[in-house]
Amino acid sequence: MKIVFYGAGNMASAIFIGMIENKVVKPEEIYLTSKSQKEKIKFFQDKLGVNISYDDSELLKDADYVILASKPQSFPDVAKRLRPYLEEATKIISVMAGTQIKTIRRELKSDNPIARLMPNTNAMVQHSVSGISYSENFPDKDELVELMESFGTTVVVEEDAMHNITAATGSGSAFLYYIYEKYAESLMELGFDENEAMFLTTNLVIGAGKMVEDSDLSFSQLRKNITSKRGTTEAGLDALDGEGIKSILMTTLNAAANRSEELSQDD
Ligand SMILES: NC(=O)C1=CN([C@@H]2O[C@H](COP(=O)(O)OP(=O)(O)OC[C@H]3O[C@@H](n4cnc5c(N)ncnc54)[C@H](OP(=O)(O)O)[C@@H]3O)[C@@H](O)[C@H]2O)C=CC1
Ligand SMILES: O=C(O)[C@@H]1CCC=N1
Repeated sequence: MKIVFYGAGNMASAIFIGMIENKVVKPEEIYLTSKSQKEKIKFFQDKLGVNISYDDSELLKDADYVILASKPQSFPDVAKRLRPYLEEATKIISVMAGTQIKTIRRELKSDNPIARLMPNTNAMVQHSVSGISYSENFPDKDELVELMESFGTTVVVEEDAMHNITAATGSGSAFLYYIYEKYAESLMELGFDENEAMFLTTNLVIGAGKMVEDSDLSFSQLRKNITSKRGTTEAGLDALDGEGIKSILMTTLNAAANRSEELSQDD
C-alpha cells in the first residue's frame, strides 16, 4: 500500500498518526509532502519512520491513495503538482471542507475515483467520526472504510450532507473545546486560580466523557441523575435555558454549515 499525503498539518497528522498507532498501515507505506515547512515533515520522518519527498513524480508513482489535506484555498496549487503525474488507478481522498468532487475533478482534469472524507482531529486517538461520500466510479469502498476506521468510525452520506457533517463533527470538537475554555474562565471568575480552574475543568470533561462511553444511559438521563428537585443543578440549567443554549448551538452549527456551502461555490 502507498498512501501519499499532500499536506501534513493538523488534520493530516492526526490521520497518519492514528493509522500508524493502530498498525493498519506501516510507516514506510506513508509518504508526506507539504508546501514549504520542510523541518515539520522531517520531524515526522524522524519520529515515525514515514517517507518524505517534494518530487511529485516519485510521490505519485504507483500511489494507491492520495490524501488531499491542504486548505481548500491551496488546492489549485496542489492540483498543479498532481496533474502531470497522477496515475489513472490512484484513488483521491479529500478532507478539504467544502470542496466538491466535481471541483476536484475539474482541477485535476481527470476521472480518478474520488472520495470526500470529513474527519476530525480525534483521529489522533482513534476517535474521529468521519463522514464519507464517493464519486460514482469509486472501487474498493470496503478497503477505504477499513483504512478510515483505523482512526475512528465512519458514516457514508450523500455529498450534499457533507456541509452538516462538517459543522457537526469536523468542527464540532472545536465547539466543545471552546465551551471547556469558557467554563474554565468562568471558574476563574468564581474565584479559582488558573491551575485550579484547569484541573477542575479537565477532570470534569474526562469524567463526563467516560460516563458517556461506559454507561448505557442517554445524555438526558445522565443529566437527570444529577438534578435534584429545586436543587443547585436545576437552578443552573434553568439559567442556561434562559440564555437560549439551544438557539446558541443552532446558530453555531448553521454558521459552520453555511460556511462549508460558501466554500463549495465554484469560482
Ligand atoms: N483541522 C481540522 O480539525 C480539520 C481540517 N479539515 C480539513 O483539512 C484540511 C487541512 O486543514 P489543517 O490540517 O487544519 O491545515 P494546516 O494548515 O494545519 O495544514 C495544511 C497543510 O497543507 C500543506 N500545503 C499547502 N499548500 C500545499 C501545496 N501546494 N502542496 C502540498 N502541501 C501543501 C501545508 O504545507 P506547509 O505547512 O508547508 O505550508 C500544510 O502541511 C483543510 O482543507 C480542512 O478543511 C477537515 C476536518 C477537520
Ligand atoms: O475549520 C475548518 O474549516 C476545518 C473544517 C472542519 C474543521 N476544520
